[in-house]
Amino acid sequence: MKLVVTGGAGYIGSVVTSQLLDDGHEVTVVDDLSTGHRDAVPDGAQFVQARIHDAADFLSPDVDGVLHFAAKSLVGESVEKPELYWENNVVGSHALLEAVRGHGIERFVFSSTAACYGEPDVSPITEDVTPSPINPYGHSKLAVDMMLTDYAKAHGLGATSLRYFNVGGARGRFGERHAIETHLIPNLLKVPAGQRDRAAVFGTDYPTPDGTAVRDYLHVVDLGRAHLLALATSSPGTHRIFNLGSGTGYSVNDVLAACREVTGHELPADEHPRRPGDPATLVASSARALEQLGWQPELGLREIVSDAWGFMQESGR
Ligand SMILES: NC(=O)c1ccc[n+]([C@@H]2O[C@H](COP(=O)([O-])OP(=O)(O)OC[C@H]3O[C@@H](n4cnc5c(N)ncnc54)[C@H](O)[C@@H]3O)[C@@H](O)[C@H]2O)c1
Ligand SMILES: O=c1ccn([C@@H]2O[C@H](COP(=O)(O)OP(=O)(O)O[C@H]3O[C@H](CO)[C@@H](O)[C@H](O)[C@H]3O)[C@@H](O)[C@H]2O)c(=O)[nH]1
Repeated sequence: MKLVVTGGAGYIGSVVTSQLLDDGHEVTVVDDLSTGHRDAVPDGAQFVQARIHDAADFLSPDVDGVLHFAAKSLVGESVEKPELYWENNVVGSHALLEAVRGHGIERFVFSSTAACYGEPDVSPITEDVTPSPINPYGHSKLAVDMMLTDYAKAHGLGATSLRYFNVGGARGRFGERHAIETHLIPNLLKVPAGQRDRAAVFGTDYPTPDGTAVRDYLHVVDLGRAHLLALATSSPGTHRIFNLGSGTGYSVNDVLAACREVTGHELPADEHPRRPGDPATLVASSARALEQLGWQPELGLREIVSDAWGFMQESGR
């Protein structure tokens, strides 16, 4: 297929672009490089530096599908500057969708998020749990999900929202390189990499088995496979929503232990208060993805940490 990947110079978009190219697709990456890197765009992909807001300029009727990763995705920043999240994630996605509609492009895969669910009191979380985001980032992603439902119904778009839980790991030279890094695994690995002295554990008084927050970690390569399946099975006039996770929760202390084991570093860590807005536990049920896409993760926490560590060592970042 001839595909456009927005945000393909970022972490997840660059990995998925490399998988799409390996699968024989023709890919154009569109990215404004606001948080991405030109050298992260895989060889073999065309590159257009543009904002999604200008989609009318870069989309054409011969495009078979759009994979939409481009977004601002820092929860704390979204609380301080909600206007940025509505303008970039919602207004930008609307412009993109209008160009998709105008050209009659049939397939659309969107990076949604577990943040749409807020702090649900059920675990694991199925897609039937009522979304209730607790920050502007989650609001902006849920708004686009709702837009997709409406466009699919009214205009025949074949849309899929993939609600990722916690993504980690790398695929060879494609990995996580955020200038502002908030994610647990790369931050822990900065200690053995010599970029910081001690790790930070945010919150030790959660109602979880060891008091630290529990999350569902998913390898970016498994996540990428779900995108290829979503694209292949897309159906006009339908908006599907899938939670993507492993169904297994790991605490911050579990992840710390895995990082110590993989790197052989003692990895000293300090206990800090909870990070504002962090739920205690977020674990996905991906039963729907298994049933409808035939998807399930193949790689576990150990591979996630060791591939992230391999990427950090090789790239020197
Ligand atoms: N990393 C995670 O754990 C996680 C979890 C759930 C959902 N997501 C979603 O997955 C997607 C990718 O996340 P990531 O971690 O790779 O982030 P990233 O910041 O590495 O990548 C996002 C890319 O989009 C580009 N971009 C942003 N706004 C743009 C615009 N208006 N026009 C063109 N390009 C623009 C950036 O330059 C960047 O290259 C995001 O939509 C994010 O919300 C990520
Ligand atoms: O140095 C650190 C960094 C994080 N944490 C904690 O580790 C857990 C996981 O944090 P992080 O890796 O930042 O992921 P989340 O806050 O769970 O958010 C990610 O996962 C969500 C889905 O679960 C997505 O919606 C978000 O986009 C994505 O950033 C949280 O309890 C954090 O407080 C630490 O203890 N120390």
